[in-house]
Amino acid sequence: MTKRISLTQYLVEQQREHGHIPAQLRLLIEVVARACKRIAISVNKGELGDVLGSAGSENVQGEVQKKLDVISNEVLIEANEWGGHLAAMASEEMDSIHVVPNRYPQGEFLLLFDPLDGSSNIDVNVSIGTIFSVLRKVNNQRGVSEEDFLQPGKQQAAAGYCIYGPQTTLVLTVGDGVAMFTLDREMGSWVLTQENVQIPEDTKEFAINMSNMRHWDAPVKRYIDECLAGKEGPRGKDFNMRWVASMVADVHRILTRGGIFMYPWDKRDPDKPGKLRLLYEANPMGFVVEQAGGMVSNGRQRIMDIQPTKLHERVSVILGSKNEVQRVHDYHQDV
Ligand SMILES: O=P(O)(O)OC[C@H]1O[C@](O)(COP(=O)(O)O)[C@@H](O)[C@@H]1O
Ligand SMILES: [Mg+2]
Ligand SMILES: [Mg+2]
Repeated sequence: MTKRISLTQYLVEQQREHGHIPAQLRLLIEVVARACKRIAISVNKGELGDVLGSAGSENVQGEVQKKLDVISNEVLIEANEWGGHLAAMASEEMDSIHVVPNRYPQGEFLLLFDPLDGSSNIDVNVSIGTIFSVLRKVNNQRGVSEEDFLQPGKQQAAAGYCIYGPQTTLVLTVGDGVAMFTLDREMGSWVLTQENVQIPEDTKEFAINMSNMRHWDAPVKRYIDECLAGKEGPRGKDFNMRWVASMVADVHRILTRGGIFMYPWDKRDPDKPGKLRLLYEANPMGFVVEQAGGMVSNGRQRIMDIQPTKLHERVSVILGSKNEVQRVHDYHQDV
């Protein structure tokens, strides 16, 4: 029988070999993974668990919250606030940060999350997920404020996501490559199923919401036009298109077989840098994709280098197979 490596064993061995996972970070990752298991149970229950449909409220970004957005947010907060590993949390679904209550010890890490990604897919039984990012609280003074969260993505200590699909898979980086763990539902444990995940450098598959085409900027239009021209066009090859509309699922496909994902700035709302959130979506996915040998850009710069100026900041996102992302990035420099 092949030996099964659990998430706990993986983290302990990483610590032993590389020494870069302090005990608080290990606990934090295990607690997030446990919370994801609870969310997975709710997702699986669907209608039977009364978790589908709208919660009848709006989040700080003016988006209608689904019941599962709210449930997942609560699960992550409850699971993480008492362990002594965190100072505070920030979420796409909360107006401001959630500081660990005084009755619990304060830890040295900050946790950020998109509790439920792909909200439009919840009710239609399509893959959705949870995205998380971990920062160190760099300011050693007592207390914690929103400023502590405004760190560029390259400072993340860990990041990852859990995808609730036909399988429930946890994808994790602690800055030393990317590992995937599949949930064994009968045993209730995370089992290491892939290590050193690598995104192929080239691809013939792109992911973008084509309904926004008329609003795109010239470099994005040029890139997609060239893909659509296929064998007869300047690229000399046919491309395929996939768009799940859950970032976790689109990124997971890219980690598995390559591809390029774009949610670029567009002219619908020119003052908005993009749709996706820098701290809860782009940075954690950026860390994972870069650790798997891919590239992540906003068209102008590496996303992980951006200095955030506010908690719910948005950003234009181009990520995936290195050579394709580099091409789109270069097209932006030509204009
Ligand atoms: O519906 P659109 O415009 O195609 O947007 C889809 C994108 O929006 C998102 O659903 C945004 O995330 P949330 O569901 O967490 O708000 C991404 O997962 C996805 O890539
Ligand atoms: Mg999201
Ligand atoms: Mg969300």
